[in-house]
Amino acid sequence: MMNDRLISDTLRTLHEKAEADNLLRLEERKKAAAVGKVYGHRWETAYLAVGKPEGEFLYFIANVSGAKNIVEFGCSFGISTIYLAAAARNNGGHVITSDLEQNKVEGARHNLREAGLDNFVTILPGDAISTLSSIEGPVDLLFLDGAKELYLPVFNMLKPKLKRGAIILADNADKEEVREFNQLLTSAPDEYITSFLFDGRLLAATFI
Ligand SMILES: C[S@@+](CC[C@H](N)C(=O)[O-])C[C@H]1O[C@@H](n2cnc3c(N)ncnc32)[C@H](O)[C@@H]1O
Repeated sequence: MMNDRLISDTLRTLHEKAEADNLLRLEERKKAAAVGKVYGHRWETAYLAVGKPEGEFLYFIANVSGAKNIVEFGCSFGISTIYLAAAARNNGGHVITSDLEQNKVEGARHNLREAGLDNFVTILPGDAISTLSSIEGPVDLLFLDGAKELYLPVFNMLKPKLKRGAIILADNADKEEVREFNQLLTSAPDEYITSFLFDGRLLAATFI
């Protein structure tokens, strides 16, 4: 993929913007704490994106598995989506993703066009609980990276559409809000083989 100039240039710029946004929000959080205020994310502008190593892992795993029907919950400005779409293009497949924020949907569409990958992605604007309810299976790879408290309901909704051998990936797997979702997978070793990668941040499982 890194041989593709459009993709690597777009990703470099986006990772830089995401990092700058992280630093800005860190500063704002510190300032808010100093005056006893509770800091709230600006959801419509925050990237909250996967880092480059996780992104490259998404690309790697989607490639080696030959995933064609890829579904993502939460695209933000499209960084993770670019990694998944690059693999979908290689595999003759497609990504369906969703985001609640219209501004991010437009940003992701723009960034996918810049990367030359817009023909390999459909972005459904709105709440994934309704937008992803209509997707057709069998799903080869599911990536969860939207609101953490919705991992479990989104997963339960999509489980009947997962093919046997499907790959399930979830970012922020080290957060308290996703404990129940993690437990669902780890407590059923006959159904799922589950690992925690990147210091526990990424859950990677197979539906057996
Ligand atoms: C962590 S960010 C996604 C980052 C993205 N996967 C990346 O790596 O570039 C989470 C995103 O989920 C979106 N989101 C939160 N709740 C949602 C919902 N119910 N339906 C769809 N998107 C949602 C947020 O707007 C936010 O952009």
